[in-house]
Amino acid sequence: FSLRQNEDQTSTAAPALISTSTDISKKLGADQPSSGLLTKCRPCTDGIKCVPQIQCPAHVRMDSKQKPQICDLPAGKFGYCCQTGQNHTVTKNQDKARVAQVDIPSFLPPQVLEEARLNFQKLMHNVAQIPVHRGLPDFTHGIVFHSTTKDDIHNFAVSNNALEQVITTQIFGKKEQVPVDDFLTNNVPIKFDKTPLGQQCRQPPICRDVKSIYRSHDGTCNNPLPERSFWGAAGQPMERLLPPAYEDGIWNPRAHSIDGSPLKSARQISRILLNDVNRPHPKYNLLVMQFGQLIAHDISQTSSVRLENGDLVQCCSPGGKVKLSPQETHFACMPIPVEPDDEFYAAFGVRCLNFVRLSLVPNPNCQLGYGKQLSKVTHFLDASPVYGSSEEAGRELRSFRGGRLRMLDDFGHDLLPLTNDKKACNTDEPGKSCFKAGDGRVNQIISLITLHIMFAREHNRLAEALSQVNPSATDEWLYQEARRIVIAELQHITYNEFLPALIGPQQMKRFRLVPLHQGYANDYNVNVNPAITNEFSGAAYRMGHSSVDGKFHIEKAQGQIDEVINIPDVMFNPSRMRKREFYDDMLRTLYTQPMQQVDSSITHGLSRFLFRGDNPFGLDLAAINIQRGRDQGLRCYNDYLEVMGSAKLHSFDQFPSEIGKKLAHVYSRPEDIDLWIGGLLEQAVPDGIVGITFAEIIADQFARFKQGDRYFYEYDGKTNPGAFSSAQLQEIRKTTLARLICDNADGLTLRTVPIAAFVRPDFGGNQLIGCDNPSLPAINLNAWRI
Ligand code: HEM
Ligand SMILES: [Ca+2]
Repeated sequence: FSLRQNEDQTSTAAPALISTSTDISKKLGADQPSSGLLTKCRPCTDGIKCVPQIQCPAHVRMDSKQKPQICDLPAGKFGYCCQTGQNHTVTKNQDKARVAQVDIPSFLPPQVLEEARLNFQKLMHNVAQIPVHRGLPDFTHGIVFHSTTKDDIHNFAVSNNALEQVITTQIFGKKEQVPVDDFLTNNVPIKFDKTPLGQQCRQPPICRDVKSIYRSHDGTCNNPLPERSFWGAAGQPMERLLPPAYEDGIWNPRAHSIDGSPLKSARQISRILLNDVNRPHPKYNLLVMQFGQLIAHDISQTSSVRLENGDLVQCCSPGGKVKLSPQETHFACMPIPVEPDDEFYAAFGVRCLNFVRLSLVPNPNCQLGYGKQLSKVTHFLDASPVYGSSEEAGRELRSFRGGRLRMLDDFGHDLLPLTNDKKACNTDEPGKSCFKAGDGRVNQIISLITLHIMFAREHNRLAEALSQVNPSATDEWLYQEARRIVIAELQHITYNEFLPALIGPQQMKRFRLVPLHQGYANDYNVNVNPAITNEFSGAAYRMGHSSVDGKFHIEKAQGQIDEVINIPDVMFNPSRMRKREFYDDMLRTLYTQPMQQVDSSITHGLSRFLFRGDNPFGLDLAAINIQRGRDQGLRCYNDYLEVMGSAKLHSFDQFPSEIGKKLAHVYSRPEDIDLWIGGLLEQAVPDGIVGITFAEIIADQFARFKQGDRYFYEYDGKTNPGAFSSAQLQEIRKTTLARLICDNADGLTLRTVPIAAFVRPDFGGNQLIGCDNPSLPAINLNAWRI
């Protein structure tokens, strides 16, 4: 399904969301409004960059006369000469702010603090302590997806502090009648710092060595300015493109249509709109899906609110029969109702799906404001699934010999080490061994484990080769250099092969994401916060869930299917990996089997049977995604069309009729459509996989990772204290995913690869070639000789 075609090929807009380039130029006063052809705009003044509109999000809150000057971007598009930067709040419109705050006290009255404290205590204690039981899909979801065991105690304290701050802010807002908009735009300049609630406000770490050659494991000290040394580090808040859609401006999720009626249940939207249809992608294979998930885990992991004893929160009665009574319900509960006529869950008597809200972190500047979600892993694209997101996690993975990572030698082939964490696979079954990696979600699906193994093997292969070039090198040097190269390889594959496939060549150019062929890039910007945006992790990048196929067709010989695996059977069940040929077989399957198109279809493996284990039914990931978007305060789809410069939707008739009808059934108004849903319904951008809205949100995110990461592999010594020499960088640029697959295969059933590894080998001109083919050059490590 796709939105109706738009004839204007030059527009950045989604089809049918008409906003032509010339329209914009007329509206905003380009130099020479013209005859309908593209107009040439004035260049931005010195020091100001021309950026796509989504990278200048404050413009949506400006009056039209205040909007920034438009300018030309590569690929024939317009952008803005942006002065507000990535800050989504407007600073220009000060008059409004002053009027709004006329009567607000400039400090936090002690009685508000006291009332909030009592309220919070009550909320924490007066809830039913009904933990989620082991063995249930919910348990796996809560434990593995939203926690990393080690630092839970610390996170718990921080999260409680942030929740109490939010509750205090809510009480203050109500008492003082602060306009919702003032919270949304961070316009309440009152601080917690001199109150007991200020304890957890962030103290910047002392970065002993901002010139460190190697990036830290936890992401601290990347930005050289002391007050920004936390930017992008593990545990830090996510950013936003637009202010949150909280109904009270603080933390209450969007629950109503713009016409005031309640929004429909996320499960109802999922089951009516998103069916399970087999639509193989004509060009791309499942490696896109799998590599995509690996980097999702590199850059984002949220955490959910817990009971006081650290257990998971349950919002439904046993078996999901009903939602708990208000007296028993934890304040972080947002259970998903299931209708009695649900074609799947009704058979099991399920009327309630558990859903617990994400935990929060205090505002970094200690100011009263809306709830801020965090990522537990380093936001940077830094191979944290391989090396962990803390120094301690990193050490646990090392062998401290020859720079190598610990591996399990499984009869001569290297697998990841086994974990002794009983919760890692949600089972006590003896012999069901699960793996340990830098990311706790590694066992989630067996194809993900395959890529984890591939990168860990690559690290050890490089460490070994580096020691051949430098026989006297220490373990530390070998480890750090191999890590630096693996991170560079991961970044190069992402920007050179993966992103162009995902978001299309035009977005690559407009957002300046194309890697150079030679020389150093010069895009570092000390003002860019590399943090993940809520829009990216809560919606746009979850496009990957639509690309998952419910089955793996494992082929032994070409065209000969050996085994068909249903994906719920290989979630948290990696035992097949111990079979001698499985690693090779799985990799071959990933590059041979098509990915599913990103559209309104989601496999039942995810929307009915997620983490089923031994249970007859599982969770619905699609419903979780919709609910998560509301939990994270994502605004409706229309608002993101606006921030891109596209026209908003005003009628369900703008969709193909069948989809339009379904939408009208689950939404009162087009203005209510959730971002994840709206994005999935768009037609893919030219030569890309996702529609324009997701493409822009993803492009913006990867621009942040490039401009906001001092250690990005393409930067020279002026920016990056650990820069590669130009000879080394030229070697890194030879990296391809195909080469990586070949170099780390067992060579049992895999001896060939498609040269463009993300493209199906049956797609014209991309047939399989031998791993020894000279068109797959290897990195020459002589450039690392010291
Ligand atoms: C077998 C495949 C997959 C399964 C079973 C799976 C499952 C999940 C689950 C359970 C969550 C947490 C949902 C929540 O509570 O909000 C999640 C989050 C997420 N997934 Fe997937 N996923 C899969 C593949 C993918 C792929 C292919 C991508 C992207 C290309 C992706 C991107 C994400 C992102 C960005 C998040 C949010 C992470 C966070 O910030 O916590 N996933 N996924
Ligand atoms: Ca990371």
